[in-house]
Amino acid sequence: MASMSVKHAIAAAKKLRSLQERFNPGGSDIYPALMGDEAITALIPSGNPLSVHILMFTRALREQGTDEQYEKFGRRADNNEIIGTFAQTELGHGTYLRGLEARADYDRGTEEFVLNTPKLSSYKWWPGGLGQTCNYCIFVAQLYIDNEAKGMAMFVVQIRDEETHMPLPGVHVGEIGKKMGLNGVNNGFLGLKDYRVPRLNMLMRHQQVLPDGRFVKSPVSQVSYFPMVFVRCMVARQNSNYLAQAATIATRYSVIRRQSPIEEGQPEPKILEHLTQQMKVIPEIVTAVVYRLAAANLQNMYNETAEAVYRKDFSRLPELHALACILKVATSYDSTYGIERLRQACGGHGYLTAGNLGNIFAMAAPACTYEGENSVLYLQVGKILMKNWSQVLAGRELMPSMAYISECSKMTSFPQWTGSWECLLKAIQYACVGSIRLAFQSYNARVQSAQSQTAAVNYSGLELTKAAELHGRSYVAGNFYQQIVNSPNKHQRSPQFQKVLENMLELHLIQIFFRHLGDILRFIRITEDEISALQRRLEEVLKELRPDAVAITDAFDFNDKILSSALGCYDGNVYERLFEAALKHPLNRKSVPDFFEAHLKPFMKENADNAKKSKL
Ligand SMILES: CCCCCCCCCCCCCCCCCC(=O)SCCNC(=O)CCNC(=O)[C@H](O)C(C)(C)COP(=O)(O)OP(=O)(O)OC[C@H]1O[C@@H](n2cnc3c(N)ncnc32)[C@H](O)[C@@H]1OP(=O)(O)O
Ligand SMILES: Cc1cc2nc3c(=O)[nH]c(=O)nc-3n(C[C@H](O)[C@H](O)[C@H](O)COP(=O)(O)OP(=O)(O)OC[C@H]3O[C@@H](n4cnc5c(N)ncnc54)[C@H](O)[C@@H]3O)c2cc1C
Repeated sequence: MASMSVKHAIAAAKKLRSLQERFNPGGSDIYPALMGDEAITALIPSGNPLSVHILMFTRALREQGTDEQYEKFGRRADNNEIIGTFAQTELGHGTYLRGLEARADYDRGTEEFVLNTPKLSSYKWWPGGLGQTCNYCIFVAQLYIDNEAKGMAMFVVQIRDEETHMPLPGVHVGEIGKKMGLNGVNNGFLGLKDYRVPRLNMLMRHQQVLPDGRFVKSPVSQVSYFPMVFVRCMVARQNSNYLAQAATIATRYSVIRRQSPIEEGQPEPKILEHLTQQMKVIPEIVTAVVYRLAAANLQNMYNETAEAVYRKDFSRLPELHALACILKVATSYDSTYGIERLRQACGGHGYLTAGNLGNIFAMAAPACTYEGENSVLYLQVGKILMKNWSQVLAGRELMPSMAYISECSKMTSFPQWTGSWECLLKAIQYACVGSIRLAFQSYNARVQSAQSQTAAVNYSGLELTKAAELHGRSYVAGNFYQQIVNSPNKHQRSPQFQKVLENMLELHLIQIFFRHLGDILRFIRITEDEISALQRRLEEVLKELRPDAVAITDAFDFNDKILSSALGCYDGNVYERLFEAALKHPLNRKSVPDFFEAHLKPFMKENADNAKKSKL
């Protein structure tokens, strides 16, 4: 599996390189963006062993290295002359980066760093492609000068000979083992013992160790976390795509499969005519659209911020960090659970490998963990919300994506309920702000009662994550509302298209409202009649969107090769394709399987003989 993945990944890398040269010669940005394209990931169903090379190794060299370091390592990496990975996580630590145990001690006598993974728990563990594909890596370690810790730093480390691919002396490298999916990625382990690299192998754009051992601190220490911010943005985009793929498969299947007449004596309808089936499938289509738009916005913000960071302007980093965290979490959670709901919506056939929903799930699910475990990122956002609430209390302005928090904080009560889109959006935002206020009160009370800030975060964790989740909902719904209702492009849309978009907005807002009804009712009074009216609107909008479901998923524009699904093929020949896939199974190659003579026949015979004996 690993060798097939490497072969496909190399073919894809070559193709993309040529596209890069054609469309953006000399530039660097289009390449990773193309690599993130759904076509690439879908065509390598066991995962792309070059993902981390492209998404993190090359980027870190470009963004964290000096110009000289880029010339030495980065250009070769961009040309794929060397293949690397990002080796940060250890067997004992992934989340708590300040607890990483790998160390780099500066030896000013030789102007080298001595790299070590002193314990089993400090072995690097998980980096994509590290097991077998890579010959280089970025090794993240605690920097020590004269045995004094200086914080995390990144080192370019050659781990295999460029000619023979043999691990170099002092390097212990291998594959970590079979996983639930992504088995072509060859995630690896790495131990280093007294492994020396020249001083200029430490990436020094933002912090430096001078030849005499003097340490020049980065102006903003979090800039060393920047490679992770990029991948979080990519996860938001990629996981929205996985959800869109699963939604396309389930929608196409739901208009082919027929079950159970709705009226006695009528023919069996397509299963998508059943209201509960509509509720399983159509909201996932809409969620995929909503997240794709949010991820595109995030990508733009990343591009602008990355340019600024390169110029050493770090002012927008906190806002980008907060948004990248919240969208990474929202898209990975909602795609993972959404894909599973869609698989169930395909009944028994959804469980067949030929439907490809299992593999799409296996590709989407680990994003809840990698690049920052989701609860941990929620807590990051929770902490940022606490800081921003302090700003609100001090009457200061907030970052643009949190401006609604200031607005809602000024409201003494929720306005008259109208049920309009504005009202639904405001209700979600208002509940979010109420949750932030309560979380702040708990957090602050703990700090006032002499708990440390970190302990207060831990014990207010449930309220902080709730506030963060609602902030994610508020941001995503607000972004969608703006794009449908206030977009400057609105007037270029046909009335029919605008109506479909408005139906999607209606469904999204009502769905989020019901999902968070408990949270909303804590802060807003709504009558039973008002909630029932929304229930009727939900049923109505599902009915209205039903005829458009296939067209919307067709507009995602996934071809059959990408979907790789007997259930989701464009021509709708589901049963023929399921049969074709079944006939290709190795067990169908022979009419009588080998195990019959070897095991089954003797087993049955032995039972028959025993039965005969017991009758005698
Ligand atoms: C070929 C292509 C195919 C294509 C596919 C397409 C793409 C799809 C995606 C792809 C698949 C890729 C494969 C998977 C790759 C996975 C790679 C990894 O997992 S790699 C491993 C990933 N590993 C992880 O993700 C590890 C997760 N852990 C962490 O990130 C950190 O330990 C921490 C954030 C949890 C704590 O940090 P710590 O410093 O201990 O503590 P504090 O909390 O006290 O924060 C202090 C201050 O820093 C601030 N701040 C924090 N972060 C950032 C930031 N990023 N920026 C800016 N600021 C940040 C924070 O707000 C605070 O500010 P202030 O209050 O002072 O103002
Ligand atoms: C498919 C895959 C690919 C990966 N690729 C790479 C790679 O290329 N390079 C790389 O360096 N790493 C990689 N990783 C590792 C990944 O980044 C880590 O697994 C991730 O950061 C989570 O860390 P952890 O595994 O230590 O989880 P842990 O932190 O041990 O999490 C376990 C549980 O503890 C909880 N927890 C931990 N800390 C806190 C806290 N402060 N507060 C509350 N709860 C907490 C979590 O919420 C979770 O429920 C990959 C992982 C996977 C699954």
